[in-house]
Amino acid sequence: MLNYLEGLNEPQREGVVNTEGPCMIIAGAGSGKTRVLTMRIAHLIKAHGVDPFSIMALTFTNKAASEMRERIEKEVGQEARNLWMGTFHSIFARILRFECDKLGYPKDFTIYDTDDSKQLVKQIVKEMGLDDKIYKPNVVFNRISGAKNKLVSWKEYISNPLFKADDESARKPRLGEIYKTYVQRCFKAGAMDFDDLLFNTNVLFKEHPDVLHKYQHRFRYILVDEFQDTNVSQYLITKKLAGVHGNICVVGDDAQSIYAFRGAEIENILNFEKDFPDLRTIKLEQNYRSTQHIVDAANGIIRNNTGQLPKNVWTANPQGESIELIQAASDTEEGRLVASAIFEEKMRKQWRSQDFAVLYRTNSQSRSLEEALRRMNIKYKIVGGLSFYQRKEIKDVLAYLRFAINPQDEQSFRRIINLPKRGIGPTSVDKIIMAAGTRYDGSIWEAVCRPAEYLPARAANAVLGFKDMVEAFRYDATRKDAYEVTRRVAKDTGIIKMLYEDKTVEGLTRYENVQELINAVKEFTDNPEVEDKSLTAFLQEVSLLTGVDQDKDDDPDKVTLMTVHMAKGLEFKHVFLVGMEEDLFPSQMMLGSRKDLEEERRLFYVAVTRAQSKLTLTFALSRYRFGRLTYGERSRFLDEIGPEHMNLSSRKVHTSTTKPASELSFARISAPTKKPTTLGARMAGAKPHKPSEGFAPSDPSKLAVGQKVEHQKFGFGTVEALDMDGMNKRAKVAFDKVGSKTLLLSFAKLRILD
Ligand SMILES: Nc1ncnc2c1ncn2[C@@H]1O[C@H](COP(=O)(O)OP(=O)(O)OP(=O)(O)O)[C@@H](O)[C@H]1O
Ligand SMILES: [Mg+2]
Repeated sequence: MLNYLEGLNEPQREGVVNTEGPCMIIAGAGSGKTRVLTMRIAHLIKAHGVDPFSIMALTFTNKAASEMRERIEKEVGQEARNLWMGTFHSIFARILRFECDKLGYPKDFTIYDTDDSKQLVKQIVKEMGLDDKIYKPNVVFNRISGAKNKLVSWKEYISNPLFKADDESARKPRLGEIYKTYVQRCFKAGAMDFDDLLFNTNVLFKEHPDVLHKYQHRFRYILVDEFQDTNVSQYLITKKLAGVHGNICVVGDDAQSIYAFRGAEIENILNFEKDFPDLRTIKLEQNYRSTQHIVDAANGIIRNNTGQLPKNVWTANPQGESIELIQAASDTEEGRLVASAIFEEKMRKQWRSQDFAVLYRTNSQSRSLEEALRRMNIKYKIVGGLSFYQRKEIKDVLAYLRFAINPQDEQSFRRIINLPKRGIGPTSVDKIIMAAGTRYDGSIWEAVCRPAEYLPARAANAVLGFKDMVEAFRYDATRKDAYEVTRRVAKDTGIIKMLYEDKTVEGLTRYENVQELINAVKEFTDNPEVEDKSLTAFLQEVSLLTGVDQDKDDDPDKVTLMTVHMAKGLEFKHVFLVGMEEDLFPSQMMLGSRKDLEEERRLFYVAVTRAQSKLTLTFALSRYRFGRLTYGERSRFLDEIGPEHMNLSSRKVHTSTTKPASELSFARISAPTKKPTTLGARMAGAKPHKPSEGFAPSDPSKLAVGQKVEHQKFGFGTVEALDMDGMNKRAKVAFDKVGSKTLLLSFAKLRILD
């Protein structure tokens, strides 16, 4: 048998070897859907000699595509590079590059990102003389995007009385016209936005049957992963492409559909059965990813939804550790408990940072986690986003704060002078900087105070308005604490209002982030250990915290932080899911209807099923929200996990001086399966190495890579790597008897052998 088939169970193999005709696999998390899809492609190439150029595989993220490609390359070699594999957007952008002249676009058409698109909408709204408080660019853009994803052209939009009635009741009767102008302007500029990549592919296939025909013949095999999250536009494209050969294989899980808010249609699963009547459906029921505790808990959770397709997911994996529930007093403590737990588990199980992921419902929750991880010197990366203090809206507010303290700071000045817009364009900004240099001895502040001397009246007035505002901040900064000043800055500049009014998903995220910054400052000023509560002290704290730029470090061994949405399809040995509180998860905004609550529950199911070996859920009894300490209630979702699968943890925050935590880690290395109760019992489980006579530990700073060492318990070994940065200095030692271990040098007694 071909060896890649050996690693598959019977239904999986059926999904791999039956390559002809339509096929659908709707199955629970971790049952090997992605694996089947991957092996099916390998099998097509290897066993059937199919040309990779004629296989199209659509994934949800680029990362998923490259992982799949790598896996296939292992089986079939370099040929794998010729597969048409990627996200819907990337694959169809590629096809449009070849064919767009038929739609009247230049070959090298530009792709507008969301910012470009919104900018254009804004401009159109202005040109049409409309109020941009009613026709907010974000809202208008989202409306256009929604229409395109449902394949509604501007012509259909304008002529459909339903849309008109909708827009009129939303006091936006001219949306259709904006849509039309927007499309025409993009076209004139030779540009497509993200939605156009799918919309125009549909137009292309509809209006140019010869082109459709060509691609229908070229792509003999079409495969789609995460099928439950495709929208109408994506579904139609794949359906059409499969029109000739009919070899289409889709895999997904209705219980993991989490993008309804972006137009994903779970109905595609039901339509698929109608559109391809001779469909082969395959059930996968065995979960290979997770322990029994996790699989059972996940089954219990999803059972609370009414609409899911029935599934029977089981696993032959060991029972594993029960799900750990951590209760924290505050969100700060929650962050610290998670960081300590990661630190301890790494030591105890000899796992790497990359084995851990921390998942949260909203982006702004990353702040307390990032701070805690930085304090413990644990490297992390944020997938699908920036670190908290790198986010635009946070940098904007910080720039105001910095400028209030130091009005010579040109970088901050440039960032904020026209934010929010106050009619000071780039030319005026250059003039201010120039005037500072030539007239006022390099003082930007001086130039800001006397704009009438070198700027035309209108611009000068706007600058004076800015000056008055900043002056008030400066005055406050000398007599009030950091919290008072920050709150005032967020409010008086109009930043918070601007973000609050933007009701899109992105706008809401930015609003929450700024609120979270205010929370951070409040926490700082409320902290009894902090003596100096001034803005200067806070800003210093932030720069110390963010000094080391983790984003640029390309070491792959990092803890992953991300939102649950980003985690779809991935797996980690140990998953932490934080913020399990009412109004946070389930999110406050999703409590309005059963339908929303069920989508939220599917999201919870996705989160839980990312864990392979261990799952830790955490919640905080209090957290700062909108600058105020609020008391939270544990999430209703926690009650959906059977008590037999979960236990309350007694973890403590670990600091570098709490010796027992670390001793525990070493004792457990030797007796990983036992749960020792006392230190004595733990030590009994370990078989100590009999140290040489007169064992005297050496000075750890003398250690070097390649050196032979002796450890009191593990015996002889060679130093493989050293990490001497920060407070948790450690050494990786390859021991002759017990293999590789990472040791904390503050506790491990190592003797250098010369
Ligand atoms: N027959 C098998 N034998 C051993 N391991 C398997 C088998 N099938 C799948 N696995 C492993 O189980 C894990 C889950 O598989 P996979 O990611 O393909 O599941 P999935 O159904 O796509 O999950 P999700 O719904 O989360 O996307 C992977 O680590 C995979 O390698
Ligand atoms: Mg998958």
